[in-house]
Amino acid sequence: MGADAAIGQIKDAKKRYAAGVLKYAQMGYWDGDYQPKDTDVLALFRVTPQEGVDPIEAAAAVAGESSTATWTVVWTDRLTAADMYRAKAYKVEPVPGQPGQYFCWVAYDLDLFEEGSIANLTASIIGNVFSFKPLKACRLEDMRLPVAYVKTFRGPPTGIVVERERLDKFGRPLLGATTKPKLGLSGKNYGRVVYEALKGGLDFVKDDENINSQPFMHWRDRFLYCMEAVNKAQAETGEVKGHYLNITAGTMEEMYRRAAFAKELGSVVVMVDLIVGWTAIQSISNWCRENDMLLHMHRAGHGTYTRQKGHGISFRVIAKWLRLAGVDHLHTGTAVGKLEGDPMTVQGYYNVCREMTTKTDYTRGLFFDQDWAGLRKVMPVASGGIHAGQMHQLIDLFGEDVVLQFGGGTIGHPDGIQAGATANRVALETMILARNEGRDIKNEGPEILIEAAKWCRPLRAALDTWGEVTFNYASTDTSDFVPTASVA
Ligand SMILES: O=C(COP(=O)(O)O)[C@H](O)[C@H](O)COP(=O)(O)O
Ligand SMILES: [Mg+2]
Repeated sequence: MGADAAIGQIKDAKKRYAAGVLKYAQMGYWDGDYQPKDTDVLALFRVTPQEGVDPIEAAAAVAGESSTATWTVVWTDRLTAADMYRAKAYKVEPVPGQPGQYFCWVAYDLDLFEEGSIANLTASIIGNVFSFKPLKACRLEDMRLPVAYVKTFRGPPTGIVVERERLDKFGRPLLGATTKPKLGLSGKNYGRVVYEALKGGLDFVKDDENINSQPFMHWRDRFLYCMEAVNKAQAETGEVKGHYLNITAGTMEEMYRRAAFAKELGSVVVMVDLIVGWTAIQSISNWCRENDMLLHMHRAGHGTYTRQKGHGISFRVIAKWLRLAGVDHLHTGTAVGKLEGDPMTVQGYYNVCREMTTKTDYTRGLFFDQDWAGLRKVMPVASGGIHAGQMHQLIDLFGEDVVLQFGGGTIGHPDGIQAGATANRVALETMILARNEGRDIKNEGPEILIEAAKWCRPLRAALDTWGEVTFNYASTDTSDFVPTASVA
């Protein structure tokens, strides 16, 4: 790999601690023989060193700047258990097919982190390194959180099992829709959209990421009209219904105020956007736990740093942090819809949300085994440019513990919103029945939908309107890793 394997920590204390500048590897942030401990936090970075920067030195710099190091030797290291506190880069591999990029594995001692704080974890792991000049680019690809650390987080307040019990819905994906247009409706018109969609057969409707409290509809109006719609639809259908009331606001105090009003009105769920920040997410998660409320997480903003393979953070890492922080629903992509999502990579995110132990699976971008230590499971949400004609693909890709959300694909139906919802519900139940009867839904799906459309006019109209709509663009975020003997 063109790396200078001879570089390593200077052991002679006089030389090591003489004032001046050393390479990070010489300061002890590279140890090719290091065997990670079960209690270590592990991180995998994709690093693109500047021309002439040795990949091992680049990896050591990442370990250094994300743990204890600065650019020069400081004697004050000697007042600490520096050998233990230094993170150690312990493996570097070229990224297959991506010249100039290297996968770098780094181990961190557990004592570097405060318990139960994503803010603290992220301040270290992504604090400095992403703007470090000797690196052209850097991406955090994956992390392994040790059980001892996972246990310091409370995780999802509700989880998939309890959510299904509260909603009394089993054996099929849940159905939702994002209200459209996302901005501009008055409270009464907005509530009408919610009612029609729920009455037509959806389980949930949701606020979009950017609806908060604007001049055209203040938040209390939205909450009142939405809950009127939920209550009416529940009474008429005999099913539990919900509307994700977006409580995202400018301050934590205001978020609590909106959450309390949602509870007072009988909502089963509140929603926040990812952009509220880690501490706000953990706080509102605690509130949801105390108040028997589902917490829906809309990952607004993530594409600014998750989408490009060269620089940023993989969404699988964000999903891991969110499971620790404690959300019940998480937008994880659709693979087939309008937004970025390589099918295998997206399935990797679903595994992070739903498994008790996430197994290493390089083709899905999962580089480590991750034991979730009993943390509850997050319900993944597939949302963004999907329609009833893709039902077989969605169920085949994601199974049944998922919310399938059709915004435009409900509200844009030619016969109205109720018809749009009915089309989705019929497509869903037909496909689940076919799957349960042992049919090969992946291949027979289109045929199964056409058969069902013979007795369901709304489904017929949905297929006629959107059946041919696909979003076939190349994914930017695919797995690049082909394991070599040293890793497998
Ligand atoms: O508005 C929508 C979807 O509307 P529609 O169903 O009309 O396309 C959501 O904001 C995205 O699904 C979020 O995407 P992601 O889940 O990828 O964060
Ligand atoms: Mg949106």
